Amino acid sequence: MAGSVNPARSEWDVIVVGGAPPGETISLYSSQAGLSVALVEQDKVGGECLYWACMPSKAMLLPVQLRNLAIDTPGVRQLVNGRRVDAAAVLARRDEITYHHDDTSSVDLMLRNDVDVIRGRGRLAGPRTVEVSDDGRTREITARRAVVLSPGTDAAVPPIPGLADARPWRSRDVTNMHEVPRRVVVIGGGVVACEAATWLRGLGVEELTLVFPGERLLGMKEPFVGELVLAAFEADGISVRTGTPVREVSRERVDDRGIGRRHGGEVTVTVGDGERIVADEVLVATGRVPNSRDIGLETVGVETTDRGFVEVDDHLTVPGTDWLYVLGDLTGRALLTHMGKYHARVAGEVIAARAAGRPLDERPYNPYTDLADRDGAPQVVFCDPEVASVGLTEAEALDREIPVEVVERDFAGIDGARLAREHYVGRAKLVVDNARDTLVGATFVGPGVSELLHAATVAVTGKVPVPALRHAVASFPTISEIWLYLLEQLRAQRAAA
Ligand SMILES: Cc1cc2nc3c(=O)[nH]c(=O)nc-3n(C[C@H](O)[C@H](O)[C@H](O)COP(=O)(O)OP(=O)(O)OC[C@H]3O[C@@H](n4cnc5c(N)ncnc54)[C@H](O)[C@@H]3O)c2cc1C
Ligand SMILES: NC(=O)c1ccc[n+]([C@@H]2O[C@H](COP(=O)([O-])OP(=O)(O)OC[C@H]3O[C@@H](n4cnc5c(N)ncnc54)[C@H](O)[C@@H]3O)[C@@H](O)[C@H]2O)c1
Repeated sequence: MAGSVNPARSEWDVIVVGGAPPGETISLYSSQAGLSVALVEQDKVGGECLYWACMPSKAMLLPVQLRNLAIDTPGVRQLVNGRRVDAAAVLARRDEITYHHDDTSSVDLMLRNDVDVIRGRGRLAGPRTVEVSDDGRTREITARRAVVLSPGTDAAVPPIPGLADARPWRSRDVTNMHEVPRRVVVIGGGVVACEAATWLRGLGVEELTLVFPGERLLGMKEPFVGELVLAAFEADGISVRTGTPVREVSRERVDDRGIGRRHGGEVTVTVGDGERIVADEVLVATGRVPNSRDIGLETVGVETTDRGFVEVDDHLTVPGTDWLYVLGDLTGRALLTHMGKYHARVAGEVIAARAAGRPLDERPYNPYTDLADRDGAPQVVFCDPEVASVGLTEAEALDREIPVEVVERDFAGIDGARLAREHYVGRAKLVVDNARDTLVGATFVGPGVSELLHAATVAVTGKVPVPALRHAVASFPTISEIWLYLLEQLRAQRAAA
C-alpha cells in the first residue's frame, strides 16, 4: 500500500477520511491534542479546494479583476490599451498556485505534525472500522476514539437529454482549463457559473452565454445582487438567459481529451422555446452531489438525506454515536472551505475533550458547538463586482419570523469608492433584528467588497448592538465608510418613523 505508514500498523486514535482543508485541519488538531492520527486520502492531500476548486479559480479571477480595475483607472487604462489578460501567463501562474498538482508540501505538513498519511480509498466497515483499498489491495484499520468523514462533493450533471453523452465540462475542467474555447455555454446561474463566466470572458472567450431557469443570477442572495452582477456581465458582453430551461444538448463528435481540454466538436444547446445555441464547449454548473455513496454508511446504520448529505448535531457528530464525525460539504450545511475548516476546529475540540473525559461545556461561544452555520455563513463570490454576504437575507429573516428592519444604499458619495475606481458601482444592505437591535445579515456588492465582509461577520456572530457599531469608526477614505453611511441612514429612518 502506497504511503508513509508502517503497513503492519492497524490502529490509531483518530482516522480521517478525506484530505482537503477540513480533513487536514482536524488531523492537525487531533495530533496537537496528543492523539494518534491516520489521514486516508484517495487522491491528493489538499483536496478539491487546493487543486480543482477555490485556489485555481481565484488564481484566474484575481488577474481579471486587476485588469478591470486598470481599465477603470485613468493613467493606468492607457497602459492596458483595451487588451484582455495574457491567458497563457495566467494559466501558468494558476498551475504554480496548485503546485502542478503535486501534494508533497501538504503531505510533508501532515508528517511533520505526526499525522500518518495513508493513500487509498476509505470506506466504513462497521463501528470505528475503516477499510482502505488501493491498487487492488484492501486492509482494515480501526480507530480507538473517532472516525471523521470529509469526502466532499462532485459536480452534478442534471438529467437534461443528451447532456451527459455530450461529455460537458464540469467544475474541474473549467478551473483547470488548458485551452480557452472561443464559444462557451454555461448551464447554471449560481456561484460556479458566475465566477467561471468572469474568468472565461476575462481569458478571452468571445461568445459566452449563461442559461438557467431561475429568475436571477445568484438567486439565493439579496435580489439586488443578481441585478448588479447581470448588469456588469452584460456590459462585458456576456449573454445571460434567465428564466430559460435547457431542453437538450447534442454533440456529434465526442472526443474527451482529458480535464480542461475540449471534449469534442461543436455542441448545440437547445433552450427555452427551441432556440439553439452553438458553442465549442458547454459547462455544467448546477450544484454538487455529495460523495456519500459507497463510503459504507450502511455498515453503521446511517442514512443520508434525500440529497445525499449526512445530518450531524452541532458537535458535528452523527446522532446516536459518540465516535462518527462528518465535516465540510458532506454535512450539507454550507459548501465552503472556510466552513469545513471551522467544522474541523469544532469537532477537533470535541474529540479531544471526549478523549480526555472532559464534559462539553454549554456556555455561549463554547468551542464545541457549531454556531456559525446557524447564523449564516460568510461567503465571497469573486466575480466582478464581488459579492460578499453573511448571515440571513431579509427574506430568510422574515421566514424565521424575526422582526426585521433593513437599510440599503449604493456606494455613491463615498470618497473611498470614488478613489477606488472611476466608475464604482456597488450596493450594500444590512438586515437588523429590531427586537435585539443587532445585525442578522449583511450583503455588499462592488469591487473590493470582500474586505468589508469580516467586519460584518464579527458584528453578526458577536451580536454587536447597533448603538455599539456606531462607535466602530471606519477610516477615511476607504470603502469601509459604507458602514458609516448605512448606520446614518438607519438613524435617519428611525428618526422619521
Ligand atoms: C469551482 C469551485 C470553486 C470554489 N471556490 C471556493 C472558494 O473560493 N471559497 C470557498 O470557501 N469554497 C469554495 N468552493 C467550495 C469548496 O471547494 C468546498 O466547500 C470544499 O472543498 C469542501 O471540502 P471537503 O473537505 O468537504 O471536500 P473536498 O474538498 O471535496 O475534498 C474531499 C477529499 O476527500 C477525498 N475523498 C473522497 N472520498 C474519499 C474516500 N472514500 N477515501 C479517501 N479519500 C476520499 C477526495 O479525494 C478529496 O481530496 C468552491 C467549489 C468549487 C466547485
Ligand atoms: N467563492 C465561493 O465561495 C464558491 C465558489 C464556487 C463554488 N462554491 C460552492 O460550491 C457550491 C456549488 O456551486 P454551484 O454554482 O454548482 O451551485 P449553486 O447551487 O450555487 O447554483 C446552481 C445553479 O444551477 C441552476 N440549476 C440547477 N438545476 C439546473 C438545471 N437543470 N438547468 C439549468 N440550471 C440549473 C440553479 O438555478 C443555480 O443557478 C456552492 O454551494 C458554493 O457554496 C463557492
